[in-house]
Amino acid sequence: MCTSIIYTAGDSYFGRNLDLEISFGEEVVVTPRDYEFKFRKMKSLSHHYAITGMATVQDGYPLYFDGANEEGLGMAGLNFDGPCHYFPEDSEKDNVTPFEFIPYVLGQCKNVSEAKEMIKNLNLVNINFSEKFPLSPLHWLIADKSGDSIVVESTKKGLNVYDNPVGVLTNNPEFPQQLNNLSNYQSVSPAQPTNTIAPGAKLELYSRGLGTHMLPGGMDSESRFVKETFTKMHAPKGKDELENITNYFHLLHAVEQQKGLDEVAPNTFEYTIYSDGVDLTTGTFYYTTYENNQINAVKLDQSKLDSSELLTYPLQTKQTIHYQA
Ligand SMILES: C[C@H](CCC(=O)NCC(=O)O)[C@H]1CC[C@H]2[C@@H]3[C@H](O)C[C@@H]4C[C@H](O)CC[C@]4(C)[C@H]3CC[C@]12C
Repeated sequence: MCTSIIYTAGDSYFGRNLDLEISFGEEVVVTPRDYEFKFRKMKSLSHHYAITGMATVQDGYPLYFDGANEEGLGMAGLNFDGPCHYFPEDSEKDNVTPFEFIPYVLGQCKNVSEAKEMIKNLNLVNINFSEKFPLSPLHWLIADKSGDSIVVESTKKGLNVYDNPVGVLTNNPEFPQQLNNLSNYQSVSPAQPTNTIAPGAKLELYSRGLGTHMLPGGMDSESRFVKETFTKMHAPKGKDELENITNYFHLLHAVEQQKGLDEVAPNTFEYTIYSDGVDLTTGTFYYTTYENNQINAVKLDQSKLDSSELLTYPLQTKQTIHYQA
């Protein structure tokens, strides 16, 4: 499972947790402006916005899991197995395969409203990258530096685009149902509750944090959606980048999956392989991994963006302990 968020505190920070039991050899990949993006059914893009994100490079092509462009538009693909449906080619539409969707949008759009416009005539066509990398069923969170976000889901009904008032996405069910489910948790609060269950009876506030007593804590996608929405909506805004990015990782780690808790096959466990976040104003890309919870960063280097060669940065997965004696 996965969780993706947009958190605005001065700048906006966008990224996700990738929860899975296997790694695809992902690394931080910067696609500079003149790398030629070839598409299966659309015209190539020989010049486009530069993109930074987490990807696995296969046959020289960056298969992005999530990322952001130099204009401050971010996009993440999350598992959506079940409702997800991709379509055959449609000659009336712009046919983009799901593995091309991130480069197609981030290469050409500056913000959410441009992305919405571009998606209007889009068909997510069911063409695999290769035999080894067939399509995976995904839905996407797209967000920009103003803090706006939308969710894109391709189901049997067609391509659905939803405004996202909470800036959070996890997995199933379909987004309108996830939002609807929040109604059940409207009373969850950072404040201590007042007694409305038995007015007149003396009920002790035996603990701090009783306003969060009903907050779900499961690994499942509905629980994570509720918990992350509550956590993010009440997050403080820091005074500088260091404080904000520290807060940001606390938000994602609040729904981190620890090893051993989510068994997906006998003795095989899904866990949070990495968490990442881009500052959508500066383009700095931050990440932590399960093994290394120190925050690592790749700064956007303007002097390297007018090129056609991918830049790759292997993940730093070794924990560094700061010994004081
Ligand atoms: C499965 C994960 C999503 C994490 C998740 O929700 N997992 C578990 C679950 O809920 O079942 C998705 C997110 C991005 C996806 C990858 C990216 O879309 C890039 C690439 C696209 C190819 O079509 C398939 C392989 C490949 C490399 C995808 C494999 C599946 C990934 C890694």
